[in-house]
Amino acid sequence: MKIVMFSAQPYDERSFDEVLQRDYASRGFELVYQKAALSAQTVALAQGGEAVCAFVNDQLDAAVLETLHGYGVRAILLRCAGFNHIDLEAARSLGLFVARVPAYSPEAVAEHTIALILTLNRHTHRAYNRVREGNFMLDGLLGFNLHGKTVGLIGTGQIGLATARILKGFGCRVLGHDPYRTAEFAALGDYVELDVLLAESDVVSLHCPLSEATWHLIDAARLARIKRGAMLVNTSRGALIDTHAVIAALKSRRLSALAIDVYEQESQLFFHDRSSDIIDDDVFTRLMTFPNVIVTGHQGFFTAEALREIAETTLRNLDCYASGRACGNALAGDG
Ligand SMILES: NC(=O)c1ccc[n+]([C@@H]2O[C@H](COP(=O)([O-])OP(=O)(O)OC[C@H]3O[C@@H](n4cnc5c(N)ncnc54)[C@H](O)[C@@H]3O)[C@@H](O)[C@H]2O)c1
Repeated sequence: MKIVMFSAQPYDERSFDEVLQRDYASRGFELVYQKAALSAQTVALAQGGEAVCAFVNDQLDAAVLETLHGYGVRAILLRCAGFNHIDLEAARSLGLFVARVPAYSPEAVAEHTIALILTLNRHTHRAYNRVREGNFMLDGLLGFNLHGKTVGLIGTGQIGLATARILKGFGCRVLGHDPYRTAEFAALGDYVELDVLLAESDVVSLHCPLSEATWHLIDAARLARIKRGAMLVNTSRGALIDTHAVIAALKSRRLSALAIDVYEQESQLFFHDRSSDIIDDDVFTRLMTFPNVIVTGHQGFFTAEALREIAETTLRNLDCYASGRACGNALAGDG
């Protein structure tokens, strides 16, 4: 069976080839790697494939799914946790099998979240450049003790919980907001309403999925209720925050700092080398001008452990589909 992988990077090829050869050598799976992201313009690359393997910025709207179905594609393997980028209703009505990797390494994203908080707080990004230029002045690098501060986590699922565990070790007071409450989180922090979390947290970190209900969850109205001088961190999905409103909040000093690993228009930028191009996204370039803003290019997941887990789970999902076994990670078309 031929599987066409879109948005394939060299590290994807390495991790998938390794697991394929180790565990599925006799199964007849042929992986074809395509660097291009999946979109209406690139969908033709899937011709001849029975399955498509897609990542976070691949476009899986109804039109693309219909074209894939027309080519004979019957399975969509998402090699990510989030599934906001696929029209599941369309997939179901076409009878497609869709599966994802629900949790490959919550710790990978949680640890990156903590790295961003610490970097922003202690200005390590600026200190690094200063020292290399022979400037050993500390002015402008003043931070605060994380110990004793309040951190609010919006979403207390796998990544929110892993983040809470680390923050407890720092001696933080942890608040959580989630429509689905768990005893594991309640043992570490206090569940509160969103407005309370925003008003009391020194750091607000987003760990909920993107959906219609959470689109622009952090908008101008919510930013007006956030504690003055709070730090905002988003390692979940770009469209959880209204970037225009966040820029206004940075300019008014309502937010003291911002760290994002995800960005609403990231598909134009992230996972590409744009260093020789003129970037025409004025919102993004405005963000780049703030000394108190850090952007990383969707690398929260990017650890050796997570890459291995992504390859193993994706190929296990494929194997379930190919052998007609029930798949615990299926979102559509199972059985
Ligand atoms: N930066 C990265 O590399 C990276 C990697 C993996 C996942 N992610 C993102 O992280 C998100 C969280 O991942 P996870 O594994 O913890 O998912 P999860 O499903 O385990 O947890 C998500 C939690 O959010 C809660 N939630 C839903 N709506 C909410 C709302 N309106 N307010 C507050 N909470 C709400 C859910 O009840 C759930 O408990 C994913 O949806 C994905 O977008 C980012």
